[in-house]
Amino acid sequence: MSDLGALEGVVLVGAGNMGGAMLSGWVSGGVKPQNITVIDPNPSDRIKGLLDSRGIRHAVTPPDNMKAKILILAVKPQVMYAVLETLHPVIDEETLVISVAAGKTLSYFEERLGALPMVRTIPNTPSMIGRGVIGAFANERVGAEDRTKADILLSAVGHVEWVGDEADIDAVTAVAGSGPAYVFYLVECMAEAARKLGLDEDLAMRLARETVIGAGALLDHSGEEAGVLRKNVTSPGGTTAAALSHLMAEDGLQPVFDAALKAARDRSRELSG
Ligand SMILES: NC(=O)C1=CN([C@@H]2O[C@H](COP(=O)(O)OP(=O)(O)OC[C@H]3O[C@@H](n4cnc5c(N)ncnc54)[C@H](O)[C@@H]3O)[C@@H](O)[C@H]2O)C=CC1
Ligand SMILES: O=C(O)[C@@H]1CCC=N1
Repeated sequence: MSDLGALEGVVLVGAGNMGGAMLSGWVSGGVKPQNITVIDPNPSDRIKGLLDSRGIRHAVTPPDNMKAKILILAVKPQVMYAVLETLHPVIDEETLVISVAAGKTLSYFEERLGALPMVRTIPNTPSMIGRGVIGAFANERVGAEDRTKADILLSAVGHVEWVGDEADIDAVTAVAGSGPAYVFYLVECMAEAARKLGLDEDLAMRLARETVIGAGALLDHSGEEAGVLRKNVTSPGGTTAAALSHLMAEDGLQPVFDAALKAARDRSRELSG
């Protein structure tokens, strides 16, 4: 068991932003179309096109003529309860369950689906382009083979970090799951500040956007620590130092991020019920 092409009986429940991103990664990574079933009553046109063009089986509700070897749960936490009620026809005691739902704990799933091998994960939207960051925690019923299968599926859409304590998944959600939104908001803030300095709105947005893209690419390609790259920009007594004197002040960005990530972590905990 070493590649996506060897996986069978993969059932994806919910092919929206996250499930759809994972599906795209699996299909382009070589999962055989006949080995995937997608359950979603209302897939987007993009997903419908993918299902049709690849000949992937699509069901509106769980079919009663098959068992999932690997069941991926990618519906909103708010509808998870109702969805789980319908899944008994497609699971047996060997089904490996993988949840991508924010907040929902493994004990929540065990209470509703039984004592199965289960993996709780939290991906992020760069999974759509194979650059996701995915935190994962496995329960004690997940053996080496199931863990490898989960790792193969998750690695197809990004960088996987397995954690040894399920509670850490709430913090992983706060930094990585929600994290892309903070970066996109940073672009919006930089553009707005540039507009206030008198730049044309579109120009301000292009400058902010391309700066964040370029900085991310440099972080990726250089392999340097973020702090080193920051210092490389910061000439003593120069313009960057003037800006960082605000961002790095005692009441600068760090306390804002501390509060923001704590709020996300706490909300993840609340969603578990
Ligand atoms: N969007 C994000 O950045 C992230 C989302 N997640 C988690 O992924 C899960 C899905 O979120 P999104 O993809 O953003 O939501 P979404 O709304 O884009 O997708 C949900 C999909 O579930 C489908 N669905 C609704 N009821 C269904 C049912 N009864 N059976 C099967 N499918 C059903 C919908 O038609 C839709 O395609 C959530 O639990 C969320 O916490 C996790 C990490 C990041
Ligand atoms: O906002 C949310 O709840 C989901 C989970 C992480 C990113 N989006």
